[in-house]
Amino acid sequence: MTQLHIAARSVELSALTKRFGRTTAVDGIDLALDGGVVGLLGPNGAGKTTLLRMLATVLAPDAGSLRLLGLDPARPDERLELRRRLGYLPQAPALYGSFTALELVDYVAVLKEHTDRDRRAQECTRVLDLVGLGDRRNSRIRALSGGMRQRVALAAALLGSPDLLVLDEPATGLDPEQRLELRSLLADTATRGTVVLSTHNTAEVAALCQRVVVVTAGSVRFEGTPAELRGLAEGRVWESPIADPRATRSWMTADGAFRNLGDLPAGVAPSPATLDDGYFLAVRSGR
Ligand SMILES: Nc1ncnc2c1ncn2[C@@H]1O[C@H](COP(=O)(O)OP(=O)(O)OP(=O)(O)O)[C@@H](O)[C@H]1O
Repeated sequence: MTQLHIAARSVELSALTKRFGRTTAVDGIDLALDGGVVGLLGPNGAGKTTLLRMLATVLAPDAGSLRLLGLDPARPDERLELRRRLGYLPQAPALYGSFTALELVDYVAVLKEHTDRDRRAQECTRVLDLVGLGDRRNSRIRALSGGMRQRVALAAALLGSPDLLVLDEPATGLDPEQRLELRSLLADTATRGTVVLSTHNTAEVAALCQRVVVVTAGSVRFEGTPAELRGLAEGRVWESPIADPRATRSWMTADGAFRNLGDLPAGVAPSPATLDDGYFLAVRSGR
């Protein structure tokens, strides 16, 4: 008889919940992700960082369960293995200013138990080269620009080619060229594992993500491909010289015309929808 192997998903969340006092930051999220780059979109305070911190095992849920790479982070033995196979870039990484870029990355490598000294040195050099900081490896963190510091933290997250890479607004502070580099770096990582990132930039999602999850008030409002998110707004967008009062939302565009979102009025021709339009609709559906 053929043995049926069902591979563990990279991320499996069931009724995942996290509260801070009276605030429910993550409110019973069910989600299964496996492979590729997944973009997490949502307004300020939606719960993205809280969710990512739980995926990175730095925060434990109050209720519900999560399995990451088939492992249970609540179990100390499984958590250790998981942390070796996980990379995390926090939202505002606190870096020791007096360390050099190399010392900082090496320190994280030690914490991740890369015990072989020579291999650790090679790995640190590799990840610093990957983020384009090979020539600044001996610069002190405090002497680096904001974007370079972000790249040092990214290098630390890439140590050991993680199977699950969790990135909180990774493009913050990067210039356009560095953003392009980041995209190819993450696309490459996603060929071997799963990348989950938060962003406020729908263009980033369109360029990089195979899947997108829209979160508001701690709940998932949409999960699907970027094309499906855009599709939500297809036939629900139109332009006009002044804001149309029939729209649920209107805003002025760069050319001075108004873009309207809502039920298309009779006799009005729809405009092609964008990912932003789909995002606005997904966010509003939760209100
Ligand atoms: N450590 C904490 N203590 C108390 N409240 C918190 C804490 N962390 C988050 N919160 C609250 O939980 C909610 C979700 O916050 P979170 O940082 O996860 O949102 P976010 O989607 O990442 O926001 P942003 O886009 O602004 O980064 C917010 O209401 C926030 O104030």
